[in-house]
Amino acid sequence: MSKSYFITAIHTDSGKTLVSSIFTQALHADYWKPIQAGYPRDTDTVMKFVHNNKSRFHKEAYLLQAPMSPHAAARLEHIEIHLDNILMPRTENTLIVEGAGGILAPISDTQFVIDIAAKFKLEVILVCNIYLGSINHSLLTINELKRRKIKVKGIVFNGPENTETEDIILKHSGYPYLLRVKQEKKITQEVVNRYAIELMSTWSEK
Ligand SMILES: Nc1ncnc2c1ncn2[C@@H]1O[C@H](COP(=O)(O)OP(=O)(O)OP(=O)(O)O)[C@@H](O)[C@H]1O
Ligand SMILES: C[C@H](N)[C@H](N)CCCCCC(=O)O
Ligand SMILES: [Mg+2]
Repeated sequence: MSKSYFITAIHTDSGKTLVSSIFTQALHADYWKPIQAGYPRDTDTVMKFVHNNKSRFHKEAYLLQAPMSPHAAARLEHIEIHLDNILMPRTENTLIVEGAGGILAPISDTQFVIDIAAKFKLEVILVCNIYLGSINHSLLTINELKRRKIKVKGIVFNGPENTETEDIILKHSGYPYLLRVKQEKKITQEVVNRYAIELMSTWSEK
């Protein structure tokens, strides 16, 4: 069975879909967003940026209308999200799985987005943004991942380069640095492909 990775972040709007596009293109992987709350669909965004003849894009387990926390968006539609109803797509390919919001975004009154990674024993790729306050947000997320004994492949920094912020997060986490995505004027297929090539220059499945 090939590897699967869970892309999560310290927040919503952190760049998970952008980073998922980069990893999907780099690894010619399949992509899956188990829970989508609000539009545009992240899957449509990734399909716009990823072009190779191997990647497949799998259907969400829950496609919710409201751009809200998944637990609330589901309640608006009089449904409840159950982890048991979230089944891994059938594929022999590497799979990039994107969360929703941060790791403790609720999917129901009792479970969280990170429980999806735990259920399928997915290795996490953590997107840490660079802004004043993001060290605290990153270390809070990292401490919770450690407490839950979630395996982490490494960190992708997203935002303007700040070595003080990045170094202290890497030091306290002990996680490997994977990539830095700068603030880009516009996200295009070319930008995604450029980062995919950069990622592959140091990537190792081990
Ligand atoms: N480094 C960057 N440069 C330019 N734009 C960026 C960058 N990172 C993210 N964005 C933009 O910020 C917005 C939010 O990013 P994205 O949709 O990837 O967040 P997300 O973490 O996937 O959010 P969600 O929790 O809803 O899935 C998008 O319009 C995206 O293109
Ligand atoms: C709607 C948004 N774009 C994401 N899909 C879901 C964000 C969940 C946030 C939950 C919270 O308040 O932490
Ligand atoms: Mg997204």
